[in-house]
Amino acid sequence: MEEPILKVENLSHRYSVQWAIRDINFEITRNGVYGLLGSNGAGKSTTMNIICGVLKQTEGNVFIKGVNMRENPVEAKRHIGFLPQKPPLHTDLTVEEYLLYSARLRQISRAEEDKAVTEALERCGIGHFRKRVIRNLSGGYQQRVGIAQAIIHRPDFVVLDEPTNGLDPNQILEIRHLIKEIAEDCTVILSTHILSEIQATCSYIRMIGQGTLVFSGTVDEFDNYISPSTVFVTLVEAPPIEELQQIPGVVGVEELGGPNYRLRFSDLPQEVIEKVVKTSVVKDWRLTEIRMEKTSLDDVFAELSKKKN
Ligand SMILES: Nc1ncnc2c1ncn2[C@@H]1O[C@H](COP(=O)(O)OP(=O)(O)OP(=O)(O)O)[C@@H](O)[C@H]1O
Repeated sequence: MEEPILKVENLSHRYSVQWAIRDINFEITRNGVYGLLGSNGAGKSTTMNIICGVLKQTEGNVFIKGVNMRENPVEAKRHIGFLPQKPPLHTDLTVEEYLLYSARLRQISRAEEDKAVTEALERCGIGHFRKRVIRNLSGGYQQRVGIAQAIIHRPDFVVLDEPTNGLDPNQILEIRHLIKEIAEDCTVILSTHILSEIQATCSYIRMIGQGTLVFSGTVDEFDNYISPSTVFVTLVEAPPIEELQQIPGVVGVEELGGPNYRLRFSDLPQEVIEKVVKTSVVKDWRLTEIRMEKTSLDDVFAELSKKKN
């Protein structure tokens, strides 16, 4: 079987006395964009810093393509590109000077460095700014420079800590687009506490709540984490509420104004829907709309944030 791109094993970290993360385990085996989700202070940056080898964990191990970060950090880091929450830019340098410096830090050979810089500039859409001093670029373009240094050595695995934080809505769209392009050739993991960011960019989610892993799955699985417990119905000739309450499986009825009602149920949603449809036909309630009401991502996030492993 192929080596996972990332394997996080029993990872725990304590700053002085307080544990920031406890016993986190997960693997990433295929390409795509992974969202590391969690509320402020949940432990995302701590996890990312350890994965990238810039913070030494108290317990546990991180393997990048099978290489143990603790035992062989230089080799493990060759596979990783990292954009920390605060981009490590030298703002007095031009974009080109800075990327050349990054290429040398990444031990790209002198013969290859110009090519690597040009490629990174092009992939991040900043070729026309190569002679610009970084300080004079907008926030969105500075972030692109930060991403360019993260991919200059063509890593298999790119880690971005809150990459759209502080950008305006247009810049956010551009950076999301860039992240998706980068993910065509490698695996990207990005941290965020913004759900729309996950929906717009990611295919998979790992969620940390209060320092522990509380969810690991696809965005669709996250979306369906809480099964729906209400249906919305429109009954043009609705009966008295008491009659609706007698439909088997219905445990509550809410009037929403006009012919609209919310039915709360306890049984399997599909079965209740069938019963509501059948009863409406038999009793001629003139059912014109019926749909399950999905729980919002915010509700799933709130539920998982409370979860303790
Ligand atoms: N250097 C530090 N010293 C002490 N405690 C820290 C340190 N860095 C982080 N912490 C604590 O560890 C916990 C996890 O912090 P971390 O920065 O990893 O969370 P986060 O999910 O990235 O949050 P945010 O979204 O706010 O960046 C928090 O309680 C935080 O206060």
